[in-house]
Amino acid sequence: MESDWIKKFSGILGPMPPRVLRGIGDDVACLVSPATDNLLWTTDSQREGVHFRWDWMTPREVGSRLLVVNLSDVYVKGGTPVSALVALGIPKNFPEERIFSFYEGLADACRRFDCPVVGGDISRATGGFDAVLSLLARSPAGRFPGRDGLLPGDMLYLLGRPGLAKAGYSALLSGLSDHQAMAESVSAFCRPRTYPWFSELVNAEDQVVATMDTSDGLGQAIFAMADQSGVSVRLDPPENWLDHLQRPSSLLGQDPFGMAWDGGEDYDILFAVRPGVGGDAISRIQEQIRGEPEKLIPLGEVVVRHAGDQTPSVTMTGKNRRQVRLERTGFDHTR
Ligand SMILES: Nc1ncnc2c1ncn2[C@@H]1O[C@H](COP(=O)(O)OP(=O)(O)O)[C@@H](O)[C@H]1O
Ligand SMILES: Cc1ncc(C[n+]2csc(CCOP(=O)(O)OP(=O)(O)O)c2C)c(N)n1
Ligand SMILES: [Mg+2]
Repeated sequence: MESDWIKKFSGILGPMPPRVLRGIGDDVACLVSPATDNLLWTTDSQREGVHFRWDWMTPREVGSRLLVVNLSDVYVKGGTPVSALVALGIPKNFPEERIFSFYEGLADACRRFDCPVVGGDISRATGGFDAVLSLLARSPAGRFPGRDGLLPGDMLYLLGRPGLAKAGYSALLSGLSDHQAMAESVSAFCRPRTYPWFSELVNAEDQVVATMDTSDGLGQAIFAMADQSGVSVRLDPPENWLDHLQRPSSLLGQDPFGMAWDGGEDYDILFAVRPGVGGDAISRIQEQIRGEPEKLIPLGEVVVRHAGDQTPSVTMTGKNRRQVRLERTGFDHTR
């Protein structure tokens, strides 16, 4: 029965933090209002056949992934999670234990990132399983590093390992996922990580002027930012910036640049630093990622958009230092 499931979910989630005055079980959740902060509010889903397959991910991984893909958007904007709502679509005759395992994965992630699920919805799905999470967060008033924040002269960076999730996805599709050299890629795809400390950093460092996560691919993210900021971009990454894709790409027979540019689901962080604004953003990030310094990639520079250009030009230094024009490719649910 639906009410039994809800009680079971409530038990799996465990006790709520004091900011939750009323959680699961009433008509609405009731939360203590964060006094002077801004509220951030976002939603993202995990759908069977679209975001995952049950033969690729455990139910626990799907549950955790649902929270992490939402947290990713919040942390890049300087947010701290407040709470979440989860709407489930469940196919007829769906195995109950799978739903509870999904919830256990979700609950683990909720505890790890201090983000309680305070309510949700259950309805029958006519297709596959789907779960939609809506995440409420807070951030300091007066601070919002928008996608439209770029100015010519800003330096673009990426934090993460672009293309690794695509490598994992391709390995799962082609039956190569058990190969030792694919372990890191499969993990990046099934168990994306996120960076809570980046949120604090964004709020402490005015130098970081624009941020975005790379859920739909690095290319989509760069174009989205440049488009919304009215600028163009000139990329000149270090020669070794895709070294982490060498083994996976050769096993899969794919082009490493394509994997990084339009693969998607890396949940890396694209951000811009403005020279001339005081601060310590880059050395603080280096400190956070010591041991894996290659995770911070200087991508290039924001440049003036040519008068009359409706869309950004994004170029990258190619052979003989010539600038090659890049296309806006990447994941798109409408295609
Ligand atoms: N169905 C929708 N109705 C209204 N706004 C939407 C819808 N889908 C996406 N958006 C908005 O479009 C923007 C980009 O969405 P999306 O590409 O999904 O971002 P993200 O990659 O951060 O999840 C966000 O502001 C999002 O809230
Ligand atoms: C079964 C399956 N097919 C294809 C993909 C690839 N894929 C699905 S959604 C997506 C992009 C990211 O998801 P989205 O819902 O667009 O996240 P958002 O940008 O809204 O945060 C990618 C690359 C996948 N993960 N699983
Ligand atoms: Mg989205």
